[in-house]
Amino acid sequence: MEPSSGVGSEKRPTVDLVKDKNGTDQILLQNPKGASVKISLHGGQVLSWKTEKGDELLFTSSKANLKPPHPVRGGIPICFPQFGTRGSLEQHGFARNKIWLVENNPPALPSFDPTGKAYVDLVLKSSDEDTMRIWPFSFEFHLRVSLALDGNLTLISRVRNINSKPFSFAIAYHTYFSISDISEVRLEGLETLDYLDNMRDRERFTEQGDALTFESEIDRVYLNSKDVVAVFDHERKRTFLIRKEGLPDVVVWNPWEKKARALTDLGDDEYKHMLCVDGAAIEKPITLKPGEEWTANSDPLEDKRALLEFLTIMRPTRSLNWNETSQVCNIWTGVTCNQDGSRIIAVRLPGVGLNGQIPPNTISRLSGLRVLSLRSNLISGVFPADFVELKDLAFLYLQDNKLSGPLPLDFSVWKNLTSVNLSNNRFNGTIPGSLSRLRRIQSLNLANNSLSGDIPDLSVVSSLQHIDLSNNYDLDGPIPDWLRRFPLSSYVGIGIIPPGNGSIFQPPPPPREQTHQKPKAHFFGLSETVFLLIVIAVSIVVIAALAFVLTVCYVRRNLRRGDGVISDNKLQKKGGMSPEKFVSRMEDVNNRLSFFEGCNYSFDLEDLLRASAEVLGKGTFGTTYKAVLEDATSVAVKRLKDVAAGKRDFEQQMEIIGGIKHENVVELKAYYYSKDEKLMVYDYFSRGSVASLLHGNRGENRIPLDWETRMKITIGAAKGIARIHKENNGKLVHGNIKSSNIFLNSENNGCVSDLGLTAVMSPLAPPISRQAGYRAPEVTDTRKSSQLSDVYSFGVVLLELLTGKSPIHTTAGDEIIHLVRWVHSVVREEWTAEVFDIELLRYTNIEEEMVEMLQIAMSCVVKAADQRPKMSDLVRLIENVGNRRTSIEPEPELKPKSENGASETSTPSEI
Ligand SMILES: O=P(O)(O)OC[C@H]1O[C@@H](O)[C@H](O)[C@@H](O)[C@@H]1O
Repeated sequence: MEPSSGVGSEKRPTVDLVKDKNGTDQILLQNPKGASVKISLHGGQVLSWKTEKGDELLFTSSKANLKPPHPVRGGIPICFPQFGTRGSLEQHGFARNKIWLVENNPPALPSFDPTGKAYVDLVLKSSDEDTMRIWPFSFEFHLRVSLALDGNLTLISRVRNINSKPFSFAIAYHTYFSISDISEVRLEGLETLDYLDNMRDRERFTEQGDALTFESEIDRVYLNSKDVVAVFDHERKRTFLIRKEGLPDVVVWNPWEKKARALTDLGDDEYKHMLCVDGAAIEKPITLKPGEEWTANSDPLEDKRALLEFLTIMRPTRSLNWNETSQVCNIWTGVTCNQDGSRIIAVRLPGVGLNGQIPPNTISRLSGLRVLSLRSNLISGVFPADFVELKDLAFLYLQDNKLSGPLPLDFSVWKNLTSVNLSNNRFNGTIPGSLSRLRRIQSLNLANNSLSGDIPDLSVVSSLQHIDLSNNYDLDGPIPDWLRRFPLSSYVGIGIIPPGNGSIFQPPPPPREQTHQKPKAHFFGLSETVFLLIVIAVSIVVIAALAFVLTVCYVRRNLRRGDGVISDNKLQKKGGMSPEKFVSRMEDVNNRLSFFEGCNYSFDLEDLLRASAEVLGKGTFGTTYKAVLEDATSVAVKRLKDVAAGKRDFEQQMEIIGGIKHENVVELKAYYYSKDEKLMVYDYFSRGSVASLLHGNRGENRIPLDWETRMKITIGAAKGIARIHKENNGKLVHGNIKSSNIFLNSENNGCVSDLGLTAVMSPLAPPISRQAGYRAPEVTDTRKSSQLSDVYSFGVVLLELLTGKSPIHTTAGDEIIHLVRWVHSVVREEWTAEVFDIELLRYTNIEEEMVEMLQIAMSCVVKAADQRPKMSDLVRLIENVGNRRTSIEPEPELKPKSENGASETSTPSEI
C-alpha cells in the first residue's frame, strides 16, 4: 500500500500489509520517527501501538487467541453494535470477531488533515448472511486509524444506515492500556459523575472520589464524562490522555485476580499490567434513520429531530437558522449543547413569535435539557404534561405567554429546579403544595395569573430567595408569615396586604390584559373608599415631592451659574451637607441610584425594578443577579446582605470602590442604599467567572481554558489586585478573592470584582465554607483580611487554574482535600506533572512555564504572611513568565513524549 503522505523529501510515513503467524492480514503503520501501530483485519482491531523508542503502549495478553472468530484479549477491540450483554447479541457485539476490509476509496472525511500521518481505512459491511441473521440491518462501518508524526493514535468511526428501517447501536473502544502496576495508577476526569456498576446489576451510583485508584475488580460505565480523561502511571511516569469527543460514556474495567484466573485467554497475573478505559456511547444508544450517518462529534441526532418537529408546528415569526443540514451545537440560534455535543442542554427562544400550543413529544424528548426559556411568545394551551420527562430541568422561563389551565400538580419531578417564571400567563387553579418539596428552588414567579385557593406553606424551602405571587386576585388571605419575609411586592394583589414599601427585583404589577381576570373592588385588599383616600393622600405627597424637586433643580441651576441666592456656606450650615449630598438625599427619598462619573447608563431604579432578573450566584456578601433592562442592556446587580456600615460609611466606601478605573477591575457603576436594600450595579460579563469556566457546566459562552487564556486571566487578575492595593493611600484590601470573583473581559483578560466589601459588612456574618479554601491561615484566626491575605487567596486561585481543582473538594470516602495541602504533598513527592490539570497536558512547550507558575503560586500560599510576595512583585514575576512565551498551539492530538524523566503523554484521540 502507498504511504499516505510524505514529510519533506526525507522519510515518509508508511503503510504496509503484513501477515501474522496465523496468516491473518495486518496493517502496519509507521511514522517517520519510528512510532508504529499494528491493526488486524480480524476485528479491525488495533493490536499494538509503539512509541518511537519501541515501547508498547497497549496491553495484549500472552494467552490471547488470535484466530478468528475469537475476540482478541488486548489492544483496542471495537464493541459494536452492542456493549456487554445489553441486548440479544453475543457479548460486546460481533464487530470484533469479523474480518474487516481495507477500503481504498472511503467516503471523504471533511475534517481530516493527512499531513504527516500514516493511516488506513477499513470497512465492515453487513452484507454476509451470518451477520444479517443475528442483526437484520444493513450498515457500513468505516474506520480510519491514523498515526500522527508526534506518535498520537486516532480512531475515527462512521456508521451509516443503508437500510430501509432505523436501527440503534452502542459502541465502545475497549482499550487495554499497558501499565506498570494496577495498584500504582490513577484515573482522572470521572470525578462527580454517575456510573452504572456492572458488578451490581448496572445500578446507578455517583463517583465521590477525586480520582480513581484500584484495589479490586472494577467494571463500570461512567456517564456523560468530559472530553478528556487521563490515566497516570506513577511508576512509569507516563500519562495517557484519552480524548473522546462525541462519546459521552467511559468504561473502566479490570478483572482483578479472581476473574483473571477464570479467563482462559488472560494470564493469572496479567490483570496487574492492564487497565481498560474506553470512550463509548452505551447508556443512550445511537439511533440512525435510513440514510443517516453517525460519527463521533456529530450532532445529537435525536434532540435535533425533536426540535425540528417543534419548530415546524410552532412557526415562529422570527426566522431561525435551524435546518436539518446545519450543525445544532455550533450553529443553531438559542441552542446550547453539553461539552461533548451529545445532548442539547439549553433552549432559549425569547420573543421569537412562537405561536400556538407546544406540541407533545417534542421538547420533552430533550431529556438532557436544563434550561428552557420560551418567554415573551404567543404560546397558548395548557402547561405541557410531558415536561415531566425533563428530569434535569433547572431553569424554566415561560412568562409572558398565553398559557392557561392548572399548574402541574407534582413539581417534585423536577428535583433540580432552581428558577421558575410562569408569570403573566392565564394559569388558574391552586398553587401546588408539591413546590414545598423542591430543595434547590431559588426563584419562583407566578405573578399575574388567575391562581386561587390557599397559599401552600413554602416556609420549609430554605433555598428560596425570591418569590412573586402578586396579582393573583383569587388567592386566599391572610398572607402567611413566611411570605411576609419577602418584600411586599411579592404578594400585592392577594389576600390582605399590610402597609410597607416595595423592594427591588419585584416587578411592579403590570397593567393587566383584558383577558386576565379583572381586579375586583378590593384594590390591594382594601375597600374602595379607603383606596380612594390613599390615592388622594399619595397624590398630595407626589405633588409636594414634585415641587421639592423643582425647587432643588432651580437651586442647583442657580448654584452652577454662580448667581444663586443661597451660597454653599449657607446651605451647608442649614442642612449640614453639600448641595450635591443634599440632592443625593432627596434622590434617596425617590429611590434613585447613585451613578458614578462617566457612567453612560441611563436607567433608574424603576427600570431596574422592571428588569427581568436571573440569579447568577450567591456569594459571601449577597446574591448577584443578571438584570436585563427593557432596552436589552444587561447589568449585574449585587444585593448585599448583612451590611453593618451606616449610610455615610457605606457611601464613603462605595466612592473608594467606584473611583477605581482599571481595565482589570470590574467597575462599579452605581449603588443604592436604603434601610432595607443595599445594591451595587456592575457591568455584566457574559463570559462568566473563572470558577464557572473551570468547574461549572460549560455552556454556550464557554471559552476553553487553554494555557494562553489561563495566563491572561492570571496576569489580568494580578494587575487588578495590585491596582486595588494602591487605592486609599495603599491601604485598600480586596478581602474576597476567589475564582468566582474573577471574570473574563472581551479580550479574555482576568478582571477582579467584589472588592472592598469586608469594610462594610458585619464582622459577624457567618463564614461561608466556599470561602474557606481561599482564606489565609491568619484570617481564620483573626477574621481580619489584609493585602497579604489577598496574596494568599490569589495564590489559591492560581493553583486552581493550574490544577483544575476546587480549593476544597472531597475524595472517595468523603475525605476533604484542601488544594493547598494537596499540592504541597504531591510536589514534595517530586512528581510535579501529576499536579497539573489534565486539560493542560495537551499543549506542548508549556511544562516549564507551568512549573514556574506553580512556584509562584506556592510562594503566595506560604503560611507566614510576611514571607509572601507583594502583589506588585507578583505582576512582574508573572509577566516575566508570560513574556518568555513563544506561541503555544494546542495540539490537535496528543503525543507520547520521551521518557527522560518527563511525563509521557499520549492519547488515542477520538477514543
Ligand atoms: O471478556 P470480554 O468479552 O472481552 O469482556 C471483558 C469485560 O469487558 C467489560 O467491559 C465488561 O463490562 C465485562 O463484563 C467483561 O468481562
